[in-house]
Amino acid sequence: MNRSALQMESVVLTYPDGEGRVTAVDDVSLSVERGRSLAVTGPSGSGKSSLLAVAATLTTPDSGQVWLNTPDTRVDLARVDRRRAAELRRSEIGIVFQQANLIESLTAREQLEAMAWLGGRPSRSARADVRRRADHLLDVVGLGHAAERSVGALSGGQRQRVAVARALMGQPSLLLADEPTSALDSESGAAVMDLLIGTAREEGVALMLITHDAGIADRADARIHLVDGAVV
Ligand SMILES: Nc1ncnc2c1ncn2[C@@H]1O[C@H](COP(=O)(O)OP(=O)(O)OP(=O)(O)O)[C@@H](O)[C@H]1O
Repeated sequence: MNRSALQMESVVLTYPDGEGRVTAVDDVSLSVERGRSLAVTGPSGSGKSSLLAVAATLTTPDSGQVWLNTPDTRVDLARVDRRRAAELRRSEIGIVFQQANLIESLTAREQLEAMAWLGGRPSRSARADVRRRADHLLDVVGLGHAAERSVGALSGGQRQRVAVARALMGQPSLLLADEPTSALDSESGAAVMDLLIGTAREEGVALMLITHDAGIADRADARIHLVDGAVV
């Protein structure tokens, strides 16, 4: 199996801009191996979120290849249809955004279990497995004691930890995080970052994370810096 879970080759993404087009991602190539982390830094408007959106199948690039290598398959994310993209986001690609976007009325455990229900109602034995995995991941993110608390009652840092656990529920090959700590104070932000990087290592997941904090980027295994959409 290819060790790189994500391989981008010569990716270009442009957006319409008045009469012309603006180049948001300019010929970017990168790869991230399982269990490793890649930090993407760069000033505001340098294309970080656009690059992540391509890897997340939320945007189709103009050109280039975006290979996702999973234990079962190798697929070019730049060429999947919407339905397959949605399937991959449920099973192979976990995403953590700036805000945790949790369902307030659910408990932390239910929040994770709900992920497994997106693919259809699981059987009774599958439900037991889902609960075990949810509880395992809540332990991993240090919230084992809070499994039955409603997420509305959790702090910002705790909510972001639930979001990390939720993104890992489908046992993804690739975990993408877009400034996941920007809404947190620096102490809980650093804790969530260490958690993301550590969990990716332990669970064998490839992690690509966006940050404009150089200190956080230093914690990742590798780093690229974007300026005007290009790696410099
Ligand atoms: N939907 C869009 N339509 C048109 N232009 C866009 C769109 N999204 C982003 N852009 C432009 O693409 C470029 C890259 O934007 P992007 O949001 O990817 O940068 P970023 O590095 O993530 O910025 P920030 O750190 O501020 O979030 C910018 O010039 C931006 O104005």
